[in-house]
Amino acid sequence: MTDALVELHRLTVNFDDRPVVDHVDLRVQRGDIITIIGPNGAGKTTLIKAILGLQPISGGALKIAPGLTIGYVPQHLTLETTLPLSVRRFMLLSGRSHQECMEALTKTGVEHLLHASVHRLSGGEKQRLLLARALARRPDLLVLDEPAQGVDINGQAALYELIRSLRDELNCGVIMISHDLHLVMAATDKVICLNQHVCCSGYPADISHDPAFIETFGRPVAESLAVYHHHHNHSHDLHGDVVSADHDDHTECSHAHH
Ligand SMILES: Nc1ncnc2c1ncn2[C@@H]1O[C@H](COP(=O)(O)OP(=O)(O)OP(=O)(O)O)[C@@H](O)[C@H]1O
Repeated sequence: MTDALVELHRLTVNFDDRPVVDHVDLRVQRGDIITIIGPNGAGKTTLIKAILGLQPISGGALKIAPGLTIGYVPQHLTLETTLPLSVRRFMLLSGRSHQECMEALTKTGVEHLLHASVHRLSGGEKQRLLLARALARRPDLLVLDEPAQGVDINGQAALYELIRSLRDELNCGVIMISHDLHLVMAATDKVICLNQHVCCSGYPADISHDPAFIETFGRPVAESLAVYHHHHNHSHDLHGDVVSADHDDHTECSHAHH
C-alpha cells in the first residue's frame, strides 16, 4: 500500500466539551477522491479545518505526509466588492508566477477571463477561479468545501468531472464536502457519511443500503437515490479493495447506472 497523504486516527474535536467530530478514522492516498456527506452541523467543515491545521484537535491523531502541499477551495469567494480586482491580479496574489497562474486557469477552463473583474464572474466561473488558485500551488492534496455551491445542475456535473480529470492529471488526493447527494451517489468515488462520527463509508452502491445512511438522510432521500443503485456483486473496503465476491471470475463492478 502506498503512503498516506493524510491519516486520521480516532480524531476528535470538541466544542464546549461536545464532540463535533467524534473518533473519526480516515486515510487519503494519491488518486483517492473522498467525498464527505452528512446533515447540517454534522462536523464536515470542522473535520476539514482540522486537516488544514486551522482547527486544533481535542483527541486522536492527525498525520500529514512531510512536505505535503494542500490546495484549499473554500465554499465562497469573499471579497471587498468596492475594490477593483481582476482575475489576473487575484491569481497573482497567490504568489505564483504568471505562467503558473495561466496554466492553472487553463486547466479549469477560465483563462479567457484573465482581464475580467472577479466581482462580475458567474457562480460557476468563481468556483473555477478558486479551483485554479488552489491548483497554482501544485497541490498533493486538494481540499474542497462544497465546491459546487451556487452552480447550476449542469455546471455541478461539469465541475465534478473537472475535479476527477484534475485528480487523474495531477495524481493528487482529493477530499471534498458535498451536499449534492444525487451527483455524489451517481459517482463511483468513496463516500464518508459523517454525523459527528462516521455513520458509514465506502462506495455509493454499498452505503446507500446501509441502515445508518437511511437513518441519517431518511427513507425518502435514500429511496430517491435508488435510481443510481446498480447491480453490485461484491463490496469494497474504504480503499477500494474488493472484500467479497459472489462470482470468482471478476474483480470489478459494472458501473452502469440507469
Ligand atoms: N468555532 C466553533 N465554536 C463552537 N461551535 C462551533 C464552532 N465551529 C462550529 N461549531 C459547531 O460545530 C457543529 C459542526 O459545525 P460544522 O460547520 O463543522 O458542520 P457542517 O457539517 O460543516 O455543517 P453544514 O453542512 O451546515 O455546513 C455545529 O453545531 C456548529 O455550530
